[in-house]
Amino acid sequence: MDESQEDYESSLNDQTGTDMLGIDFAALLAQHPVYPFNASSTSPLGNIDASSSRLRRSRDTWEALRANFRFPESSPIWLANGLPPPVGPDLCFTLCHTKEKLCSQDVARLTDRTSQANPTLMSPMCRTPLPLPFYATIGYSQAGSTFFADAITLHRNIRPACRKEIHFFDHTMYSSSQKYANRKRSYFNIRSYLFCLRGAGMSPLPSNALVGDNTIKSIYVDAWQPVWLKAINPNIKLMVLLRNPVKRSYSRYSMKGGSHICRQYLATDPGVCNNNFDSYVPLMIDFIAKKCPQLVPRGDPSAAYTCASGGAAGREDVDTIVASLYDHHLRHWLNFFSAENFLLIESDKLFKEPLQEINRAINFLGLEGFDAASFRRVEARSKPRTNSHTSKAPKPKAETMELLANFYAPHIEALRDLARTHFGINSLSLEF
Ligand SMILES: Nc1ncnc2c1ncn2[C@@H]1O[C@H](COP(=O)(O)OS(=O)(=O)O)[C@@H](OP(=O)(O)O)[C@H]1O
Repeated sequence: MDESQEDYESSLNDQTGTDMLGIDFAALLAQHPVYPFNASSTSPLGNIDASSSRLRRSRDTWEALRANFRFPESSPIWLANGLPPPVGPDLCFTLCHTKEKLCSQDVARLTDRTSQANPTLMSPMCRTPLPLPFYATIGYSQAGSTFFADAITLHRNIRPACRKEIHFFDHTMYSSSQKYANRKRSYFNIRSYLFCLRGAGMSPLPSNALVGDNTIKSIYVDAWQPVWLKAINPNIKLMVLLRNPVKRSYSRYSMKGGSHICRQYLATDPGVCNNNFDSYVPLMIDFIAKKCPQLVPRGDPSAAYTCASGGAAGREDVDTIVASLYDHHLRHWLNFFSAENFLLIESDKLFKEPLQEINRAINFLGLEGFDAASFRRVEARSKPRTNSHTSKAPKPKAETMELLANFYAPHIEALRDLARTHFGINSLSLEF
């Protein structure tokens, strides 16, 4: 366990009180044209009254949530694997219902954070300012995110968090798997999250240092991610790495060991999957067409969450084929943030022109970029390509890649339209 891990692990022991963070979700949602999600028959919101006594301050907020925002029952957020479903105030679980007792000045500080360039939450217990995320790299896994996170966190004004991906707001914190058992405990309150974000043990955070979160699944794991991030820092700078979806999906599949995905979700007969990408792709495309017909370009953006996460397309597919539907995800996030909050980076450009693209990201954060000499040192210290998942994987057939490319083609076109209209980008290539 490293020093910073110990810090936030031990921080769990001195928590008292059950105050709320005071985030005004009602106001947050009222500002945004949030479409109702496609909730299935019985909504978990039916359980609201059971926990109404705990609502108190957030009653109005909750009513607004109930009126305006319907959760997909299939969201991983409900699939709490052993934890009770997040009903009532627990809906705003990690965010509002921190175990830490916050004094009123803290709440004032937090709610006034829009005016602060580098917002912090002053913790009365640890007596240090805990920084809120200034930026988040929200997507995508298998798009060069390790190299990207390594490179930007080597900038002198950026403090790396305790780990690359914190996964505070996503379903992994609910996972029952051993791997996440400790994290589930560690990250269950916002203070431990902020501790992790702050990184570097107890060493003071320089006043000019920025912190950020590189949980690169955020954009696709569930529809609630932008709500949490918006609540915690409405000015947060969001960076999105976009790789050609065929390459990304193949890389993801190679990383996860696809036969398991195939057997579990597509076929009861393990032989059908034959342990390779070539058999997985046609089965999955067929499966998506049958089970998620609403996953069409320019369709309801919430479909990418409701279809993918709930078993229709299979949980693991969240990370493979459906996760590469960038157009759906971005349109969803644009309901919460304006285009100025985003920086889109093409992975292929990042791989070809790393200095230029990393500096674009650094400048986007308001910092001065690397010069060529210091960037050479960055490259030497970071780990480009070390996490290639495809280099040792069986090569897929050309027709498999073509099938996948055809599946993604209209989505890429929709993404190009979106890049043009919202971001003024006319040259999105996503080359294959
Ligand atoms: N600098 C550079 N140049 C070329 N290619 C690079 C570079 N950095 C990362 N990569 C490729 O990106 C893929 C890994 O992406 P991630 O780091 O996001 O993967 S992970 O989500 O952390 O597992 C992985 O792709 P595949 O090889 O297709 O699996 C890496 O090879």
